[in-house]
Amino acid sequence: MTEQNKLRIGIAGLGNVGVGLVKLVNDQESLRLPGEMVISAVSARSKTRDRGIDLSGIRWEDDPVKLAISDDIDVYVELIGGSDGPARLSIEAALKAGKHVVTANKAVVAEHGEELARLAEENNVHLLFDAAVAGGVPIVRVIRDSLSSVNISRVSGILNGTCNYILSEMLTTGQEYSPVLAEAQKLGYAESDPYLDVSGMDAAHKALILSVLAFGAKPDFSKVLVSGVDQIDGVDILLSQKMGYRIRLVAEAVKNDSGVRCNVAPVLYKAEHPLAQITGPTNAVMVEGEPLGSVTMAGPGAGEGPTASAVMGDIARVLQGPATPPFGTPVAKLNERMVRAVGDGPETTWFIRTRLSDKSGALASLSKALAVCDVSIDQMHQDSSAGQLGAPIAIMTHPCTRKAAESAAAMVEELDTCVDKPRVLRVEA
Ligand SMILES: NC(=O)C1=CN([C@@H]2O[C@H](COP(=O)(O)OP(=O)(O)OC[C@H]3O[C@@H](n4cnc5c(N)ncnc54)[C@H](OP(=O)(O)O)[C@@H]3O)[C@@H](O)[C@H]2O)C=CC1
Ligand SMILES: N[C@@H](CCO)C(=O)O
Repeated sequence: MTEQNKLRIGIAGLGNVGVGLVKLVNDQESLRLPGEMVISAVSARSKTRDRGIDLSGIRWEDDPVKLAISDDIDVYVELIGGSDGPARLSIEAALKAGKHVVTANKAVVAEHGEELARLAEENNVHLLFDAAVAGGVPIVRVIRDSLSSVNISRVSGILNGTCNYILSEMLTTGQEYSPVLAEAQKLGYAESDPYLDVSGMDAAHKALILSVLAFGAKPDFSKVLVSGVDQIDGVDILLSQKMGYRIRLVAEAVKNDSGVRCNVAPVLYKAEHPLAQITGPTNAVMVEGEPLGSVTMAGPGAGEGPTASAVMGDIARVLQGPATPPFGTPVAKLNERMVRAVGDGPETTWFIRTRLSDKSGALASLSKALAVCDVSIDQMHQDSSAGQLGAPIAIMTHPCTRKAAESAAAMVEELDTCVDKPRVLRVEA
């Protein structure tokens, strides 16, 4: 703290979130904070880039690791991103030097959270990452603190703003995937490498963090099953809509007798379902457990302002008092085993979508292939505005196992009338 009793912060990373944070610190008098703070030093790659903020009077440091251990800071704020490299090195250095750390970086917390939390506990400093999951929605704090006496059984929801923006914009504007992703990047929702968003990895990082907080799971990212929206195209969105459904990228962490299962996948919901109503970069998280029942929180999951406000809330937490274990459960007690969610799961409805060439008998051979695998058809929708690629066709199955649906899709792919590898998506009951 300075002589004027101000908390001294050092910010590494002046991109979307870092710039938003500088603006909030400059505007702190209008906020309800428990004390005052001052930016002592900043770091980014380019010292000369115009970021639209006034950095005069603030020390510049090229190396984030040096910034992290500087004598003139109490809190190191890491807003660079990435699971390794300067983000990880600087956070480790700060914790070892006895500095509090605030970060929005889910990749580094998901992949190295256990060792970072251990360092924080050993050095009796805060490691806070509320902005890392669901942006402006304070779900980390709620699960860690407010729900610590709830025996949580399941945490699920929409955890990636970019994917939700892509899925809902493609539906409402009819645009294809690439221009909508470019727009999400321009709006500051996407990661600097947007592959992390569209592949489902970013949501998987967040789901893993929630598993540790909610279940005391020993983090193991290799156990998370991940698929993203990069394989979804406009015709999937259109045909599912015509059948009364919306596609959402959903993350889920469930605890049962065998351990904690965590997965991320695109799922179809009835248009009236609450998650189908979540549009744009909004996130929604439902926590279920006893004796609570369930609680759902929704709000802006990405973007400069919401994310910076979550970072600022964590800095304010440092002003409030001494450090507690970063995951709620002390690292030495993170005992719950994570298991890979393999296996068939219960019978459910599946959405199978392909394209068939416009030949007589094509539909008959498709239904025969499904019947051979014991998959019966509940609904079928064909789009006759076929174009040269063949007619898109979508099927809702009666409840069957994943194995049966995937075997049927594999048989359909072998048909000489099939011109597009069938896509198989789970339909939520
Ligand atoms: N954007 C969002 O909506 C959200 C982002 N987050 C997380 O917040 C973090 C920051 O995201 P965001 O602001 O969008 O990212 P940006 O890509 O916009 O900004 C990254 C910043 O890090 C700086 N940087 C990169 N490498 C180095 C380095 N070696 N040394 C010093 N600085 C470096 C860049 O410098 P320069 O500008 O000079 O290139 C840039 O200022 C990430 O972990 C992200 O996952 C979390 C929630 C929401
Ligand atoms: N790229 C992330 C940022 C918020 O974590 C998203 O789109 O959700």
